[in-house]
Amino acid sequence: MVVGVMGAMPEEIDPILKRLENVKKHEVADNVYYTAFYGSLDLVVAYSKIGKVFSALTAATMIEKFGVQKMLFSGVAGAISPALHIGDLVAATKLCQHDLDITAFGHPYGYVPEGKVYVEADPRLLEIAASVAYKQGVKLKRGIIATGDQFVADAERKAWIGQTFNADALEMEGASVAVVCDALGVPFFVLRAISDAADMDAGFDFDAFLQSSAVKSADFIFMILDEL
Ligand SMILES: Nc1ncnc2c(CN3C[C@H](CCSCCOCCO)[C@@H](O)C3)c[nH]c12
Repeated sequence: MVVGVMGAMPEEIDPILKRLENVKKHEVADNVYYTAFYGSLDLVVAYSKIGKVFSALTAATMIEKFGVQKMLFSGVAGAISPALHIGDLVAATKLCQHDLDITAFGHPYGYVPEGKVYVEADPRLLEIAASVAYKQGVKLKRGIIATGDQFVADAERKAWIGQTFNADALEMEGASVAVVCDALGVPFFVLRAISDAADMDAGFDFDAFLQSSAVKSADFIFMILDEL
């Protein structure tokens, strides 16, 4: 089975790549895709670069050019829910785009015609994640993740996103990966470890915790890969 493991930044996939052997590099569509065997799995690993457009391109390339059959996203996120603290893992039950706005025409935030506000993650992959978390004694929360093309470092913006979408965490790539995978019929799972609280300290906390939180997410991704 061909499994895609995506991140947005190098720091999010470095902890993945360093645990793989005989990694091959492929330059496709202005990006670098790494392939390697992991047990019985063929892995395709890449960071997309930041934001919804780059992550959509990488997800589509992984599926269309590399034949990815399941997509796992590993990375960091800003916390919205007060129950989420730096280092905590959160798996997306569904994802939305908080900066998609044609409300001037009476549509809800995050909605465009023929689209949907939320895209649901694969229940089977969520079930595997919950089972792995239980067996390994890892605290794994599940929640709604809101995606937008902005680094949120403002308590008011964060609160608006939380209230408008009932979101628990926010980032810049998950919902676009979800739309691509949903459209192309590929089960997907988005895992994030909290790096900051999307408030006035977010920039400082992000710099301080990006690496350690990215490792936490990557380590759990390997626990899921071991079950696939
Ligand atoms: N509060 C927050 N708001 C939005 N997203 C996040 C995320 C999740 N990822 C991290 C990264 C931030 C890109 S800006 C830093 C770029 O530095 C590059 C070096 O200058 C982007 O890929 C989204 C963590 N905290 C967030």
